[in-house]
Amino acid sequence: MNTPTLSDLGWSDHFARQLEDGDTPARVAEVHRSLLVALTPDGPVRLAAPSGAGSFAVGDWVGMRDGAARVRLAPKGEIARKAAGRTVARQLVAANVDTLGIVTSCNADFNAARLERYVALAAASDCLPLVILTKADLAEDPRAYLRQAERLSPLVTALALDARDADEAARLVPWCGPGQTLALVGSSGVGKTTLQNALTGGAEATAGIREDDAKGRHTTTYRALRRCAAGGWLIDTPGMRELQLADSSEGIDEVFEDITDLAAACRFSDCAHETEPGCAVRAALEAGELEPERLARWRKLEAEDRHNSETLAQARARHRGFAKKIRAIQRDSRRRKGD
Ligand SMILES: Nc1nc2c(ncn2[C@@H]2O[C@H](COP(=O)(O)OP(=O)(O)OP(=O)(O)O)[C@@H](O)[C@H]2O)c(=O)[nH]1
Ligand SMILES: [Zn+2]
Repeated sequence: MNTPTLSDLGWSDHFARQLEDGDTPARVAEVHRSLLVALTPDGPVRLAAPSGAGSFAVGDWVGMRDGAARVRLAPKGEIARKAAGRTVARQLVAANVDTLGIVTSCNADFNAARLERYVALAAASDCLPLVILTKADLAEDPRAYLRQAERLSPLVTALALDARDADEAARLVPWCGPGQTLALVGSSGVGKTTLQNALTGGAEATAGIREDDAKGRHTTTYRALRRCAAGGWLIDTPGMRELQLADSSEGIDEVFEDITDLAAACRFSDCAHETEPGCAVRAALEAGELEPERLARWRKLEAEDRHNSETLAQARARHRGFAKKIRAIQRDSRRRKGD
């Protein structure tokens, strides 16, 4: 495929406004420990990252100068996850993703609660949520799944298809044409790889560079930001594959707008929608205007999000408390053994 222009790469006024004189724009295709690989209309470049490669994400636009990523241009949106491990840190997964393709299959994998989570994540990340229902060929009535998916939120567009059929996978082309960036999320085995191969023609684009290739061994693929046959871009990174809900309270409000609107009409602003008088949420439940399952899913997501969004300080305090408890138990058991 020919070398992409800036606009093929997704460049827009939003970024042009931020670019300083003397800087040249480049789009980050790979983030390594100490360097970035970025795409430009003149081909791929390796960039030093003086501020640390970890502050950039695949999909970012940077202003480069003298072989370095001098500045990260504020993205149109970014996807972050709660980093695994002891600290509750926010880890960048990708930036400037236009569409989050939420892949699930028309069978046992279909789960309204999980879809809502991903739709909330898309909303919090400023991505369009596109629900892709695979294995339509195996379902008796794929339209029933489509309807269920579309009912989740007015933000959702949904498609049902057989991912193995190239013509059907081509229905995703409107979301991965020139300048567009798509990322796929979903459980293992739902067909993400099958779809990605269909969209990229299986042949991963042009020449990339690996960090351990400093001695001149060049690889020939970008795994992280791949060119689609339709001209757009597909983000595929381990972080994207392990994505979970983090910091999405904003997104949850959007997906559950019906409930947050109701809650705003409750008599008490801190209404827990349990036994309080003048509760608009319970009134809607009783009037059959709100599904109890939907309310339950909202409660669960809210609780989970609160938990995931706890501050670093809170997390540390909790760990300190926990460590103290463990030490006390250990002391206790040693003392008992000593008896
Ligand atoms: N019948 C049918 N099979 C499909 C469809 N999509 C994927 N498959 C099959 O399902 C299996 C898993 O597909 P993958 O594309 O590897 O799934 P994945 O989501 O990439 O899975 P991970 O790599 O584990 O994350 C493969 O055997 C595919 O051929 C579909 O629409 N219909
Ligand atoms: Zn209430």
